[in-house]
Amino acid sequence: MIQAAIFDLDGTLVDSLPGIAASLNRALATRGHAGHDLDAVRSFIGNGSWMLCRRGVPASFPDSEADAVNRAFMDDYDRTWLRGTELFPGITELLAQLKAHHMPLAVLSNKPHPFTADIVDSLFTAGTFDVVLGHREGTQPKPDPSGALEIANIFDLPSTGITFIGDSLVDLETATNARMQPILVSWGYRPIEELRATGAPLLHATHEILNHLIC
Ligand SMILES: O=C(O)COP(=O)(O)O
Repeated sequence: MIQAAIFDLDGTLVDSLPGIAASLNRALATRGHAGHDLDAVRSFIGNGSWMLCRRGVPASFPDSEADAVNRAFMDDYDRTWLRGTELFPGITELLAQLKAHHMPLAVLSNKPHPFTADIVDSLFTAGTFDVVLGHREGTQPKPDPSGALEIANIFDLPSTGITFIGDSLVDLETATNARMQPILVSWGYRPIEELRATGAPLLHATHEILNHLIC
């Protein structure tokens, strides 16, 4: 039986691609680099802001250039994310139903923690989530299980009783590494064939998540 749910943020709860792409492209422009279209930026998302920038900077440049672009990205995104970030359809209703069933809920994102917290505070009713964790300096990002296990510890539940819901292989690996029950969603940022090939439960609409969790 599933006793609690952890959600990924980007590509699972929120469609943040337009805001991320706009910020990344402005950050790249400040350093004289060409921008990328939405399809390319979609493929860069999933391993946090530094990797987003590393993937956006031409491979011939050293990591120090990704550092500089990441600083420009963080500064820009802090001021602009709200313009390009919205909930996916059905998310508000899904979370309300899960709350009505007294299910503890959490967010675990590789997005820097301050942005994760700001987005959750702005787009969700206060108290929707019991725990919200983005990527914090000095901690390992997903797929390392430490963040997921920290949430299990706060919930005081065995990780096997928790589902981890996300849109990418990073999320699936996180679930596996933490011994949680994975659910993949098909409306996020990874190609459906890639998700299907994993054999993990793959759901296509929020009402399917509700049916899966509340039997
Ligand atoms: O910022 C990222 O790269 C991904 O964020 P996510 O973990 O919420 O998908």
